[in-house]
Amino acid sequence: MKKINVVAAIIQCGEEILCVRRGPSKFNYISERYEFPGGKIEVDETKDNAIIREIKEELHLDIHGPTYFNTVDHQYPDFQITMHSFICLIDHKNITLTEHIDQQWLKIDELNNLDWAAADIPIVQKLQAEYIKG
Ligand SMILES: Nc1nc2c([nH]c(=O)n2[C@@H]2O[C@H](COP(=O)(O)OP(=O)(O)OP(=O)(O)O)[C@@H](O)[C@H]2O)c(=O)[nH]1
Repeated sequence: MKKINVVAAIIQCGEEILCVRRGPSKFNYISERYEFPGGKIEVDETKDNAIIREIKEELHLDIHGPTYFNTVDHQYPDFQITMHSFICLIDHKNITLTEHIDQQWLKIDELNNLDWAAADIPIVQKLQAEYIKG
Protein backbone atom coordinates (compact mmCIF):
# COMPACT_ATOMS: atom_id res chain seq x y z
CA MET A 1 0.00 0.00 0.00
CA LYS A 2 1.34 3.41 -0.98
CA LYS A 3 2.24 5.69 1.96
CA ILE A 4 2.46 9.46 1.71
CA ASN A 5 3.67 12.12 4.13
CA VAL A 6 1.74 15.35 3.97
CA VAL A 7 1.82 18.72 5.72
CA ALA A 8 -1.34 20.79 6.16
CA ALA A 9 -1.70 24.42 7.24
CA ILE A 10 -4.41 25.60 9.61
CA ILE A 11 -4.28 29.20 8.48
CA GLN A 12 -5.84 31.52 11.02
CA CYS A 13 -6.77 35.15 10.49
CA GLY A 14 -8.42 36.61 13.57
CA GLU A 15 -11.12 34.11 14.57
CA GLU A 16 -11.38 32.50 11.15
CA ILE A 17 -9.70 29.51 9.59
CA LEU A 18 -9.10 28.88 5.91
CA CYS A 19 -10.77 25.79 4.45
CA VAL A 20 -10.16 24.93 0.80
CA ARG A 21 -11.98 22.57 -1.50
CA ARG A 22 -10.08 20.02 -3.56
CA GLY A 23 -11.11 19.64 -7.22
CA PRO A 24 -12.42 16.43 -8.78
CA SER A 25 -10.24 13.36 -8.15
CA LYS A 26 -10.29 9.79 -9.40
CA PHE A 27 -10.72 8.81 -5.73
CA ASN A 28 -14.30 9.69 -4.83
CA TYR A 29 -13.53 9.79 -1.09
CA ILE A 30 -11.30 12.87 -1.52
CA SER A 31 -12.92 14.33 -4.63
CA GLU A 32 -14.27 17.85 -4.00
CA ARG A 33 -13.81 17.46 -0.24
CA TYR A 34 -12.63 20.30 1.95
CA GLU A 35 -9.13 20.12 3.38
CA PHE A 36 -6.41 22.32 4.82
CA PRO A 37 -4.00 23.62 2.19
CA GLY A 38 -0.68 21.78 1.95
CA GLY A 39 0.81 18.81 0.17
CA LYS A 40 3.44 16.11 0.12
CA ILE A 41 6.77 16.55 1.89
CA GLU A 42 9.60 16.28 -0.62
CA VAL A 43 12.73 14.15 -0.09
CA ASP A 44 15.19 15.86 2.32
CA GLU A 45 12.72 18.65 3.08
CA THR A 46 11.83 19.67 6.65
CA LYS A 47 8.13 19.81 7.54
CA ASP A 48 8.41 23.54 8.19
CA ASN A 49 9.95 24.15 4.78
CA ALA A 50 7.36 21.92 3.12
CA ILE A 51 4.47 23.89 4.58
CA ILE A 52 6.01 27.25 3.68
CA ARG A 53 6.67 26.04 0.10
CA GLU A 54 3.23 24.46 -0.40
CA ILE A 55 1.35 27.54 0.83
CA LYS A 56 3.43 29.79 -1.40
CA GLU A 57 2.74 27.52 -4.42
CA GLU A 58 -0.94 26.87 -3.77
CA LEU A 59 -2.14 30.21 -2.38
CA HIS A 60 0.63 32.70 -3.27
CA LEU A 61 0.81 33.43 0.43
CA ASP A 62 3.82 33.81 2.75
CA ILE A 63 3.54 32.31 6.19
CA HIS A 64 6.09 32.55 8.95
CA GLY A 65 6.83 30.39 11.97
CA PRO A 66 4.38 27.50 11.57
CA THR A 67 3.49 25.97 14.97
CA TYR A 68 3.01 22.19 15.16
CA PHE A 69 -0.57 21.14 15.97
CA ASN A 70 -1.02 17.37 15.45
CA THR A 71 -0.31 14.31 13.33
CA VAL A 72 -3.01 12.13 11.80
CA ASP A 73 -2.50 8.64 10.39
CA HIS A 74 -5.31 7.65 8.11
CA GLN A 75 -5.89 4.68 5.84
CA TYR A 76 -7.78 5.49 2.65
CA PRO A 77 -8.88 2.62 0.41
CA ASP A 78 -5.96 3.20 -2.03
CA PHE A 79 -3.20 4.76 0.10
CA GLN A 80 -2.12 5.58 3.62
CA ILE A 81 -1.51 9.13 4.70
CA THR A 82 0.47 10.58 7.59
CA MET A 83 -0.48 14.22 7.85
CA HIS A 84 1.25 16.78 10.09
CA SER A 85 -0.74 19.94 10.71
CA PHE A 86 0.58 23.35 11.70
CA ILE A 87 -1.14 26.50 12.90
CA CYS A 88 -0.08 29.41 10.70
CA LEU A 89 -0.97 33.00 11.47
CA ILE A 90 -1.35 35.62 8.77
CA ASP A 91 -2.48 39.23 8.84
CA HIS A 92 -4.48 39.45 5.64
CA LYS A 93 -6.72 37.17 3.61
CA ASN A 94 -5.38 37.97 0.15
CA ILE A 95 -4.92 34.56 -1.36
CA THR A 96 -4.98 33.23 -4.89
CA LEU A 97 -6.40 29.75 -5.36
CA THR A 98 -4.20 27.97 -7.90
CA GLU A 99 -5.41 24.39 -7.37
CA HIS A 100 -8.52 24.46 -5.20
CA ILE A 101 -12.05 25.18 -6.37
CA ASP A 102 -13.38 27.06 -3.33
CA GLN A 103 -12.22 28.80 -0.17
CA GLN A 104 -14.17 29.41 3.02
CA TRP A 105 -13.08 31.35 6.07
CA LEU A 106 -14.94 29.82 9.01
CA LYS A 107 -15.00 30.15 12.76
CA ILE A 108 -14.01 27.00 14.64
CA ASP A 109 -17.60 26.19 15.62
CA GLU A 110 -18.67 26.43 11.95
CA LEU A 111 -16.15 23.90 10.63
CA ASN A 112 -18.65 21.02 10.84
CA ASN A 113 -20.68 22.61 8.07
CA LEU A 114 -18.22 21.34 5.45
CA ASP A 115 -17.70 17.95 3.82
CA TRP A 116 -14.12 17.23 4.95
CA ALA A 117 -11.67 14.60 3.70
CA ALA A 118 -11.75 11.87 6.36
CA ALA A 119 -8.11 12.42 7.40
CA ASP A 120 -9.00 16.00 8.38
CA ILE A 121 -11.74 15.10 10.86
CA PRO A 122 -9.33 14.56 13.80
CA ILE A 123 -7.83 18.00 13.14
CA VAL A 124 -11.27 19.62 13.13
CA GLN A 125 -12.20 17.75 16.32
CA LYS A 126 -9.02 18.80 18.12
CA LEU A 127 -9.52 22.42 17.09
CA GLN A 128 -13.07 22.31 18.43
CA ALA A 129 -12.09 20.56 21.68
CA GLU A 130 -9.39 23.15 22.39
CA TYR A 131 -11.71 26.00 21.45
CA ILE A 132 -14.40 24.77 23.89
CA LYS A 133 -11.80 24.39 26.66
CA GLY A 134 -10.71 27.95 25.92
N1 LIG B 1 -2.97 19.06 1.28
C1 LIG B 1 -3.81 18.28 1.94
N2 LIG B 1 -3.94 17.00 1.51
C2 LIG B 1 -4.79 16.24 2.20
C3 LIG B 1 -5.54 16.71 3.30
N3 LIG B 1 -6.33 15.70 3.76
C4 LIG B 1 -6.11 14.63 2.97
O1 LIG B 1 -6.65 13.54 3.06
N4 LIG B 1 -5.16 14.95 2.01
C5 LIG B 1 -4.68 14.05 0.98
O2 LIG B 1 -3.27 14.04 0.97
C6 LIG B 1 -2.77 14.01 -0.35
C7 LIG B 1 -1.93 15.27 -0.52
O3 LIG B 1 -1.52 15.36 -1.80
P1 LIG B 1 -1.46 16.72 -2.62
O4 LIG B 1 -1.98 16.39 -3.96
O5 LIG B 1 -2.11 17.85 -1.89
O6 LIG B 1 0.07 16.95 -2.60
P2 LIG B 1 0.96 17.81 -3.60
O7 LIG B 1 0.39 19.20 -3.65
O8 LIG B 1 2.36 17.62 -3.15
O9 LIG B 1 0.63 17.11 -4.97
P3 LIG B 1 1.39 16.63 -6.25
O10 LIG B 1 1.42 15.13 -6.12
O11 LIG B 1 0.47 17.06 -7.34
O12 LIG B 1 2.73 17.28 -6.25
C8 LIG B 1 -3.99 13.98 -1.26
O13 LIG B 1 -4.31 12.65 -1.57
C9 LIG B 1 -5.08 14.55 -0.37
O14 LIG B 1 -6.36 14.11 -0.71
C10 LIG B 1 -5.38 18.05 3.72
O15 LIG B 1 -5.98 18.54 4.67
N5 LIG B 1 -4.49 18.79 3.00
